[in-house]
Formats: sequence, C-alpha cells, structure tokens
Amino acid sequence: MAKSEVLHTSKPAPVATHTGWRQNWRYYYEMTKPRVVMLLLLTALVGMCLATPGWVPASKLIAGLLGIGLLASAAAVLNHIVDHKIDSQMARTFNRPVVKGKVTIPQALVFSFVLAVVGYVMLEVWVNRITALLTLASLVGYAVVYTMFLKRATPQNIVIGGLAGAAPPLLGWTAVTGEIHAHALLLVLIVFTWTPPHFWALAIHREKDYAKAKVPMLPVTHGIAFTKTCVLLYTILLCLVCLLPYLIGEAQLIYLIGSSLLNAVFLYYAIKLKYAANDTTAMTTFKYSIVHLMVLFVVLLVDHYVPLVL
Ligand code: HEM
Ligand SMILES: CC(C)=CCC/C(C)=C/CC/C(C)=C/COP(=O)(O)OP(=O)(O)O
Repeated sequence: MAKSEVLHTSKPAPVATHTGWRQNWRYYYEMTKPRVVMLLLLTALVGMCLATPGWVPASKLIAGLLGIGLLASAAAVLNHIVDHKIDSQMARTFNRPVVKGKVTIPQALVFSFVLAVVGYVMLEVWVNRITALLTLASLVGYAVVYTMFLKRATPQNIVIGGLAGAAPPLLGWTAVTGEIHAHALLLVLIVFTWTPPHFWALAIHREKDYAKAKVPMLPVTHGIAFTKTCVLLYTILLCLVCLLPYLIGEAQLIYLIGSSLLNAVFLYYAIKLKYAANDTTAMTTFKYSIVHLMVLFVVLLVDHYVPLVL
C-alpha cells in the first residue's frame, strides 16, 4: 500500500499551531487551486479577446482577470473548508492545508472572504456590474451549490456543477462588452461539455477513494464500465460542439484544423479507455483533457488574431 494511503485519517481538522502568515503563505496559495484558476483565466481571456474585433482595453483586461481570478480562488478556498472531512478520507487530498490543520477553518474563511471582497469590488468598480454579479454567481455555484449540495447528493453533481467552472469565457466577454452574447455561450458550452470526460476519467482512476469517502461519483454509483461509456459519449458530443464556432462563423480555418486534431486525440483516448484500457489509461485521459482545453483556447486566440496581424 502506498504511504499516502496509510497516512490519511478521517478525524476532523485539528486546530492549527500558531505560525506566521509569511511561513504559511504556500498553504494559502495551495488552497486557491492555482493551476485550475490559471486555466479558468485562460478561458476568460479568450472570452475577452473574441468579444471584440480589436484589442481588449488594458483596464478591462487587467481588472477583469484579477477580479475573476480572485473570486475563483475564493471559491476554491471555500471548497477546501466545506470538504475537509471528505478530503481527509481520500489519498489524493488527505494532505491539504485545512485537513492537516496548517490553516484553521476561521483563517481559511477570512482568507476566502478577503479574496472575494477584493475581487468583487475590482469587478464592480473597474469592469461592470453584470460581470461582478455573474462571477459572484459562479462562486456560489461552485462553493455552495456544487460543493455543499450536489457533490454529496447525485452522480450528476459535476455535470450540473460544471456550469460554474464553464462560466469564465462568458465572464471575460461581459467584462469587455457588458452584454451576454450567443458566441460567448458557445464557449461556455464547450467547457461545459468538456467537464464530464475531464473529471470522470480521474474519478475512474480514483473510484476506491470516492467509494471510501462515500461521495456518490458516477463510477461509485453506476460502475466503471458505465462511466467509461459516459466519457466516450461526452467526448463525441464535445467533438460536435467544438465544430459549432466554425459553423456559425465565430472561428475560422485555423480553429477548425486545430480543434479537429485535438478532438481526434481526445476521442482516441476515450475509445481506448472504453475498449482497451490498461492501468494508466484513465489518468492519461484525465491529463490529456487539461492539455486539450488549454491548447483549444490558445488555438481560438491564434485563429482570432492571425487575420488581424497579417
Ligand atoms: C465541476 C467541474 C470540475 C470538476 C469536478 C473538476 C475536478 C478536478 C479534480 C478532482 C482535479 C484533480 C485535482 C488534484 O489532482 O488534486 C482536477 C484537476 C484540474 N482541473 Fe478540473 N474539475 C472541474 C472543472 C474544471 C475546469 C472548468 C477547469 C478549467 C477550465 C479545470 C481545470 C483543471 C486543471 C488545470 C487541473 C489540474 C490541477 C493541478 O494539476 O493542480 N477543471 N479537476
Ligand atoms: C468564480 C468562478 C469562476 C468559480 C469557479 C470555481 C472553480 C475553482 C471551479 C473549478 C472546478 C473544480 C476544480 C472542481 C473540483 O472540485 P472537487 O471538490 O470535486 O475536487 P477536489 O476533490 O480536488 O477538491
């Protein structure tokens, strides 16, 4: 048995020993899920850029990304607080700062509150109200609706909760235009459709963890074979949804070629996962999903700006 699987405990979070903010900064940083937030911000940036034929005004770009990033980080910290009991029972998460008592629940709450207030005020003052309210709604969607309720209630948790994580392209768009546009909703739809294969691939690999913590994720409630079928079906759906920006004229040939290549690889992994998996296929599929979304949004950017530069 791996060391990590022996060490974790189901005890409630212990009280933190007093250590200074400076020594602890890395625990606070970890609670913000920085790599997830960076990818969310990339999708928000693309939403901003595609919202205008020219360049995004610097003030909207900087305040918009900072505000969205701060509110997403606040949501991630709340997730660490609400989930600390579940996290303490899973090998992947038992070492998190709140579980280990490196950061106490009141400290984490204050940190999250400060991030949320600063983020909201930035959006309200330097961007616009619609972006501030939609970003706040995404925070509530993830930290309250998904984490507190759906995650514990239904295997469709990540499908419904995925809407909060899919929102940033729309938030970026409204930051620049102040309006909700169908093209922005299409980008949201792409991330929304991407989320199930992204997460269920990981959940297949971690099925025992979720079963032990009694979290009703799809592989726990409906089995691994059914989850693999769902990953494949959502990946096929994602391939179709990714064609829409080209078909409605939101994106051009560079995007069509780039997204088709990325989707072909995703489809390959999803088929392999269903019909010819080995021990590493689920995790490889999960890791690829992150590369897929990141490169897909970079391709959208290139596709948008290349005609402008040429
Ligand atoms: C409800 C929706 C989602 C669920 C349930 C979910 C779940 C997860 C989980 C459990 C991990 C593993 C974290 C770890 O290894 O500790 C992960 C990693 C990751 N997710 Fe998601 N995810 C969702 C949506 C998103 C979205 C919308 C994005 C970005 C647009 C995203 C980007 C990432 C990235 C970049 C990682 C790797 C993090 C790292 O290596 O530290 N996820 N996700
Ligand atoms: C304001 C705004 C844009 C909010 C979006 C918030 C956000 C950070 C979304 C990402 C979704 C995510 C990482 C879910 C995993 O939670 P989990 O609890 O299932 O995973 P875990 O077990 O790793 O904590």
